[in-house]
Amino acid sequence: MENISNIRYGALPSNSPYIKPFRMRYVQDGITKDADLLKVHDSVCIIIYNRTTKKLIFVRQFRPAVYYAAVSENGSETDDNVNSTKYPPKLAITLELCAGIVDKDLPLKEIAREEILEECGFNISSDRIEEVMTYRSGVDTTGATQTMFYCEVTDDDRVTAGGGIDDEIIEVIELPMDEVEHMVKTGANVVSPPSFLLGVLWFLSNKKPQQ
Ligand SMILES: Nc1ncnc2c1ncn2[C@@H]1O[C@H](COP(=O)(O)OP(=O)(O)O[C@H]2O[C@H](CO)[C@@H](O)[C@H](O)[C@H]2O)[C@@H](O)[C@H]1O
Repeated sequence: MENISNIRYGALPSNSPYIKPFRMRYVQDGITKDADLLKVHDSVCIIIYNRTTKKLIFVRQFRPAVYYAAVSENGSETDDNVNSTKYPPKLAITLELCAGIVDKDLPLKEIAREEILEECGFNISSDRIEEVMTYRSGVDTTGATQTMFYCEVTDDDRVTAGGGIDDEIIEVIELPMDEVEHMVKTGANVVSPPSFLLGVLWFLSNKKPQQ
């Protein structure tokens, strides 16, 4: 996963299937304003609790956007062929909820079910998946919706090791309660998106098993 090389930056082609940049002009209280926006897919994410191991299940992957941000914090953002000894790719290996974009005409719960299988390797029916909440995953450049789900699995539900489909490289990781609690304490600094933190906090408030 950390074997990253030959980094190059380039302009975004206009036919990207993932991102469409555009400008919205509008008038607010008589003042004309421009907003530079990105059209992106809506998404789902899933908090997964393994009742057999009593651990939460997450995914880890190399995220180019995080790598770019980590490198540019140090002033080398437009350099091609980034020095991966100076900036090790592990800077951008994230810890996330299982998640996926909504790029199919299927019920959101079904898309969540597919992601649980593809990324984490658990084959469960969609009636075991509980809808938690829907929110805007961004409010500045995108206003896309993300719907969060929760499910409980057991080791008996595991049918593959997970890891994603096609050329995805995803590591499945199970973490015990004390470790995840640590990640949402004051002063935490995690390489994770807000959905991870929200999901962990929701779990600890609503589902944390009694010791
Ligand atoms: N911008 C991009 N450029 C190139 N290829 C891209 C791309 N976006 C997606 N892809 C491709 O599409 C595949 C599937 O992506 P997923 O559905 O797993 O969403 P992703 O995990 O990126 O984001 C999910 O997880 C993150 C973090 O948890 C959420 O923020 C997000 O909304 C949710 O969809 C990726 O493996 C990649 O090949």
